[in-house]
Amino acid sequence: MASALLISEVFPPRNGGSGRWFFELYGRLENQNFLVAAGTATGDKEFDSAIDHQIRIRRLALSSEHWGLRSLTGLKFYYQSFQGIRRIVRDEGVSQIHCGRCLPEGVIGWLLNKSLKLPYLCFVHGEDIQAAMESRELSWMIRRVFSSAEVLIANSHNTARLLIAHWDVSVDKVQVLHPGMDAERFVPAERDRSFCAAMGWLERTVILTVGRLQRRKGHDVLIRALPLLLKEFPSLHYVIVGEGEERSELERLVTGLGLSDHVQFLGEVDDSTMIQCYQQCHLFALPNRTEGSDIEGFGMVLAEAQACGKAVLAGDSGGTRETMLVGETGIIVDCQTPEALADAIQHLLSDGDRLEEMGLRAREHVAITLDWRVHVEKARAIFNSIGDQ
Ligand SMILES: Nc1nc2c(ncn2[C@@H]2O[C@H](COP(=O)(O)OP(=O)(O)O[C@H]3O[C@H](CO)[C@@H](O)[C@H](O)[C@@H]3O)[C@@H](O)[C@H]2O)c(=O)[nH]1
Repeated sequence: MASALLISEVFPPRNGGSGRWFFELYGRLENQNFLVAAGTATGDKEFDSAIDHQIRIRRLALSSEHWGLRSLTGLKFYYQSFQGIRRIVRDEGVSQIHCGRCLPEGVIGWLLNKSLKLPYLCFVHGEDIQAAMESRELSWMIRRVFSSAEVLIANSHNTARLLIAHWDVSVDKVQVLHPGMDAERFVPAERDRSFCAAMGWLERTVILTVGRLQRRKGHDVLIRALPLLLKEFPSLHYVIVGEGEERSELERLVTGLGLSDHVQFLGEVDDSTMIQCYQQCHLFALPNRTEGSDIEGFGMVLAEAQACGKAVLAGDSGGTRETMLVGETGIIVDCQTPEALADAIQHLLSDGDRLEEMGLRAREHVAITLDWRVHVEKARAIFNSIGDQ
């Protein structure tokens, strides 16, 4: 019988930081019994049947466009999700609930707590609480979630600071658990000429960004920085892995600036192609900036790139600086303007030796501090502290 139930709309095979985090972490917690109530995704049946560790997955229609309780859609969504998950709880003898986000999963946890007295913890990613600050209704709901949760797991010290400073959460309730990467899969590699030739990267200086195409990730700022860099680095090539709502806007920007030969959209790629991209690029950049209230909670892609032996550049917003040794394995840049970003890239690319040294140090740093295996014991202790696992 399962004793802990994780509720997460985002879960592989759907791409997204929180889903990968849970899949990698829970799959490594041996001798614990986890059931996951996950949102549906294309290819989920094949994915679920191929899983070879102890987590078991039940797929539910967990997505709603309206997370508030006031609309009919919102009410219907919470009612149906609550009923579906309550059935799982009863059938499987669940004794504690793990909520993948504050909304909507945290609210479902809170409802289960009120009706069945089940203890719950909630993961907090940073952008979720920032966005909710703009809505009185969502703020009200999140405050309920926080008040009855036994533990709030923050993905960075920055997220923990926001919880304590803006949401009046007591320090004792917050635990920081960084996401990470698999240092055995994300590894440095020699130059692979055939891969680079196939990608059209031979004789090119490649800057890579991996992540959903969202405003806060700042792809547009890097695209605007390219014309400032091309005089000095005419072979510069910006490669974008990932998909998202900003795709057509970014493509328009590239065409408008006449940069079609210098920007390559790869869309969503499988893990092995993505790892090759990390390995074969010259510099990894996540030029994130605060967009409205949207911040980058942590940035697992920065950990993955460093594991592949790359120096990283990240925007100065949210918890990205916690992924690196600032100045030694990566740099933090104010990415509000293309000029500042171009300046920082120019400095990094002009000193190949330093870039290489930073990459070596980056690999060493994340393998010691951010590998999933490092986080397992802390996660186990947190989970054990709230229930009777
Ligand atoms: N294979 C593949 N993987 C992808 C692709 N695009 C993104 N990913 C994977 O999706 C994950 C993205 O994670 P983050 O960089 O952390 O960003 P996020 O999706 O915005 O995640 C949110 O939650 C994380 C965990 O709390 C936070 O780290 C992050 O800042 C943000 O809040 C990474 O593991 C990355 O490898 C793709 O096209 N292909």
